[in-house]
Amino acid sequence: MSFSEELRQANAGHWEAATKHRFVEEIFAGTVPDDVMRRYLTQDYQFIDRFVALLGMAIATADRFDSRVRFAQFAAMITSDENTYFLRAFDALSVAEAERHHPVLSAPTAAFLALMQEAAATNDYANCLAVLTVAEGLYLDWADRPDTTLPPAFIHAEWITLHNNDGFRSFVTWLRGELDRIGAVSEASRRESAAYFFGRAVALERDFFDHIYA
Ligand SMILES: Cc1ncc(CN)c(N)n1
Repeated sequence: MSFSEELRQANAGHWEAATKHRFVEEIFAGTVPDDVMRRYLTQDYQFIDRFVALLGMAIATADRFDSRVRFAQFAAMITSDENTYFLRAFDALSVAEAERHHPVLSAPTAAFLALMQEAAATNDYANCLAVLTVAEGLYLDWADRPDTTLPPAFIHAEWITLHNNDGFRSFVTWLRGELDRIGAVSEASRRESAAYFFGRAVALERDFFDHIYA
């Protein structure tokens, strides 16, 4: 079994709970209440900020130029298409300026930011990759429902298509392969460390979905 699949299976409980979460069912149905969507997006905008910084660390620590290029291209997408989605969604949901940029951080958001910072601070590509593979792999897994029609409102539909389009699918496939490649050339302690970051990230993805309904 590949390293990435071994890690996903080791965290299957949280992984399944997140990918089949109430939020996922409601976003496909187009029924996420506006106050829940507002909470989700304002917290997630803070997540995205640190996430882009973690991408930067992956670019810095990768062992190959090809890998740096892949991450740089993905960072360009997040900071353009995904960023403008947030701004348009904030407008549609009438999110005030202060709430867009300085919301009170919830405990799961703060924990996720700390985890990404911790992974980056290890200066180890394997740990950065582990967290990035969870964040994008888990989102592809919930969003990839090829035979489902999209909900009418762009705030729901576009959040789905940002995470199930062909470019995103190919990036996640590459990410999983990259984690497998690095896992295969790493000693046990490095693999264990990556597994630790992977497991914490999966649990936090679940907490993040849970807390927006709390
Ligand atoms: C919490 C979280 N995890 C993952 C993603 C997908 N980029 C996200 N937007 N937010």
